[in-house]
Amino acid sequence: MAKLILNRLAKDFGTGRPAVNGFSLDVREGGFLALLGPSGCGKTTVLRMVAGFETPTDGSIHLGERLLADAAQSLPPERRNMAMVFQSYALWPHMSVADNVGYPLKVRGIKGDAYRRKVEEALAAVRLEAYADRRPANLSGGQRQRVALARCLVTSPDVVLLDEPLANLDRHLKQEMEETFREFHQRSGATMIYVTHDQSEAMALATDVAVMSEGKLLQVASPAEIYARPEGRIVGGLIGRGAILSVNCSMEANRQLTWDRIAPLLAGADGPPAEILVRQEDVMIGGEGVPARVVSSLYEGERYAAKLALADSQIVRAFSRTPVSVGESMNVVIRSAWRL
Ligand SMILES: Nc1ncnc2c1ncn2[C@@H]1O[C@H](COP(=O)(O)OP(=O)(O)OP(=O)(O)O)[C@@H](O)[C@H]1O
Repeated sequence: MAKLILNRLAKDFGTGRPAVNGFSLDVREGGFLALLGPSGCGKTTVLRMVAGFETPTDGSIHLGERLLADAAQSLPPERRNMAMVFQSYALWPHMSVADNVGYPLKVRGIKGDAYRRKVEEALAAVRLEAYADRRPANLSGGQRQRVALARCLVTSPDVVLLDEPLANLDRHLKQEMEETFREFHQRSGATMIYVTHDQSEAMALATDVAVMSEGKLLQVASPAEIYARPEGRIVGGLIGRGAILSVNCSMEANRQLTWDRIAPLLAGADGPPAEILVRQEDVMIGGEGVPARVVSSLYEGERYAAKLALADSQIVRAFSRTPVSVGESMNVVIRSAWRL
């Protein structure tokens, strides 16, 4: 196995604006990369170029030393030793679960004992041994997704590409499948690229999160790093449930601000215009803070999630253990913020 290197990758469908542009990224061997971004930003196009379903109009894709594609040449998908799992699962309805899983082996001419052993192993990896003879129609959504994963595992791919594989599942099943994906990643040792627009899914699963917008890569970092130190408004707005406040703030080196720095900003300090990201968990209700008014309050079971308007009408979010009601006035302290 080897590192997957995307170098200044571009794809222009001739629509006036390139779908992907100057996209450079190294995906470390055995890593689990989540590719996150708003709808239409080019995530699927990147994945399809890696898989070999699209040819780049510029740049290159290497797996280790091996050139997979550039503008002049492109290795066909079946010669890349990759597997792609789609949102739709794409299972054959007329085949049993075992036959679906074994299909990629048949295509490669693997038969007999080797075939049976690999299918059994792949089914065991997703805990579906007991369902080998069923048809996909007689399975739940989560089980179908596991068949698609087993089919992907059966050929021992170097790289597994997943395009919003959990988008059709309910919240409970999503959590269960996230666990299955983690196990799958550990067991297979494959490098995985996981496209999603759901930041909490990306944070829960990935070893690295790459955020893209309008065809470009904005930032790539570990989930903890990108949460703590997002670069710019788009990444800050996408990761975590924060609020972005416009203030005037001097551009000092330290971008992590504490209340003693934040309070003067809210009072209208001098300085160039800036934006600060305020996380929900850093907004404390009560104390010697600034006045705020509750504009919405949602009971989440273990706590209330409130939206609060500051004196200048800018909105922050906060959690409260005790009930808060719309229209209520209170003081808030923002104990920490990040200058974007
Ligand atoms: N075959 C195509 N021909 C022309 N334009 C295309 C083609 N495929 C994608 N695009 C355009 O390229 C841009 C990126 O599309 P892409 O599907 O990669 O986005 P995405 O980030 O995966 O979106 P989503 O989250 O909605 O699936 C979009 O503007 C889309 O309309």
